[in-house]
Amino acid sequence: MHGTDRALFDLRRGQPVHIRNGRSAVIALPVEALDDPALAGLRRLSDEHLQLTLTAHRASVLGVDAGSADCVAVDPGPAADCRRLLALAAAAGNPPEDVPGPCRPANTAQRAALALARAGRLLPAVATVSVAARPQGTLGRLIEQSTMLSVPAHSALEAASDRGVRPVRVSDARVPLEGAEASRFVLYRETDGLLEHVAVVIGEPEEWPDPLPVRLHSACLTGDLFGSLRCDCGEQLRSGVAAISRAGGGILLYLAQEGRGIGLANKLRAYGLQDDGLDTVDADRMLGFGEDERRYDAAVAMLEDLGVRRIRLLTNNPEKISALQQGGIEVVGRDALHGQLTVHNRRYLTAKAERSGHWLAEVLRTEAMHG
Ligand SMILES: Nc1nc2c(ncn2[C@@H]2O[C@H](COP(=O)(O)OP(=O)(O)OP(=O)(O)O)[C@@H](O)[C@H]2O)c(=O)[nH]1
Ligand SMILES: [Zn+2]
Repeated sequence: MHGTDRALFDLRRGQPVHIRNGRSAVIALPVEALDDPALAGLRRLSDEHLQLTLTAHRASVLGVDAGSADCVAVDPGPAADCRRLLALAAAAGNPPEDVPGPCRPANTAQRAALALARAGRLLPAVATVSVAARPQGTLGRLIEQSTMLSVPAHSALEAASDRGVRPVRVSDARVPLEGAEASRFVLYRETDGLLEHVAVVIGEPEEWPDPLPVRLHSACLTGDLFGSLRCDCGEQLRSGVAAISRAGGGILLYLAQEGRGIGLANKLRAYGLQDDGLDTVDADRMLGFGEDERRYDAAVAMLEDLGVRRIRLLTNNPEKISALQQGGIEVVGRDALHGQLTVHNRRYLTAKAERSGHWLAEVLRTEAMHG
């Protein structure tokens, strides 16, 4: 697993990684890290055409039939430069210029490369060239000297799908909050070192009500910290803390799931697509993601570590309730948590209600007052 964690960081740094499966292998680079010299360097490593691995979601946006495959490899053509690859990976509107060449289900090494890019919160689009599993010459030397990392595809796939299940308690401190003075922050770090989550423990556990008020709050830098009007997150965060405190204590889990798990870079890309007319769900799809990429294994593990089994959840999102229940947490009730409706977030909240089934009808009935 160690090697694959390092591979993920190398891809994030724009370093190529050798991913092998049996006797075949690919050298992979994320599309968002490509410039033309890097692309030319990648092409020089193989006699075969460079391929672009995309999710089936993205393939369908490009008018490519992915069949039953969840990711595909397409041939962008020998003249494709990095702008064209980026357009194939992320541009909105009609497919850029023309549909890319032959398409087939991605092979195991390409799937592994895509899985690592996703786990690293990169745009899910990877350029690959085929090489030998044990290459000779310069490439062989680079791998031998560990200048280029080589990882088995199956462990990359396993590591990428297994992320987020083992958060470990690292440190904690008293952090009095406005409206919830008796609060402690408990930091958890996932074992691969990539993500950190915080449990905000409010009130005195000996005096906690049963069932315990709990909020799972996914990180939103723009809303939580800067009060962005595009979403309701900042208000939900503050009113969540206040509601838990008023109820006699409980827990807010602040989860490193920026942008519903696609990361801030991709959320900002998605905002650009929303400004071009897409709603929040279609914008994520356009980039190759599903409607919601979040998993709640880390939340379940943190609640277990904190000794919590019976809760009332502060949420409008039915998915959070079922994920916790599936994880063995007893959710005996739900409390709504609404922010203000504004002209800036009306479309976002409407899409959450209509596309993702969030319980927001009540707030959408009010008139937009702000913005
Ligand atoms: N991809 C994407 N993420 C967004 C967008 N707007 C907000 N987010 C993210 O959506 C998440 C919202 O988190 P939460 O408020 O905890 O979750 P929720 O699904 O709305 O559920 P409740 O608030 O519990 O009802 C945060 O991670 C935000 O960063 C958007 O347009 N696109
Ligand atoms: Zn937000």
